[in-house]
Amino acid sequence: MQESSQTTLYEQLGGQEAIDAVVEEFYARVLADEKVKDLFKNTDMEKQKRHQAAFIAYATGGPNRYRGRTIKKAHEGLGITEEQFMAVATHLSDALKHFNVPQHLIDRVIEIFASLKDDVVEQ
Ligand code: HEM
Repeated sequence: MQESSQTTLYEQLGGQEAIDAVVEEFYARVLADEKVKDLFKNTDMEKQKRHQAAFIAYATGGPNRYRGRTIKKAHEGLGITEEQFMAVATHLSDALKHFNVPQHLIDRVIEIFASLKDDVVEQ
């Protein structure tokens, strides 16, 4: 089937259920990574997964159900470094690969992630 330009990235990823599964895998990888896991030590991870899944859905052209803080507010004061940002981007990319998402779609998700870097990185 030909990919229509009308189809959103959200739909091409497989919709909310597929995104929920990717987010689960993504945070398993993040929390296993010594470079970043301590940042989440006071975070309610169930809520975090819900918010991240809603944010990714919205950012990829799906329904706007995200009710969390702005990306800038959510990361303020965490002192996230460029290196930590890159590590987390790699975990997201690997989580998408884990579910056999085609590389051209992974590239588009990572582009969106990278476009928000200035709101996340503080050092
Ligand atoms: C563009 C990239 C990123 C996006 C889109 C993103 C998205 C989000 C979202 C939606 C939340 C929830 C906000 C809320 O519940 O109000 C959040 C919280 C959080 N993010 Fe990110 N994030 C990104 C990068 C990162 C990176 C690179 C790290 C760590 C190295 C990180 C660490 C955290 C932490 C620790 C929280 C929880 C803060 C708390 O418990 O109050 N994020 N992020």
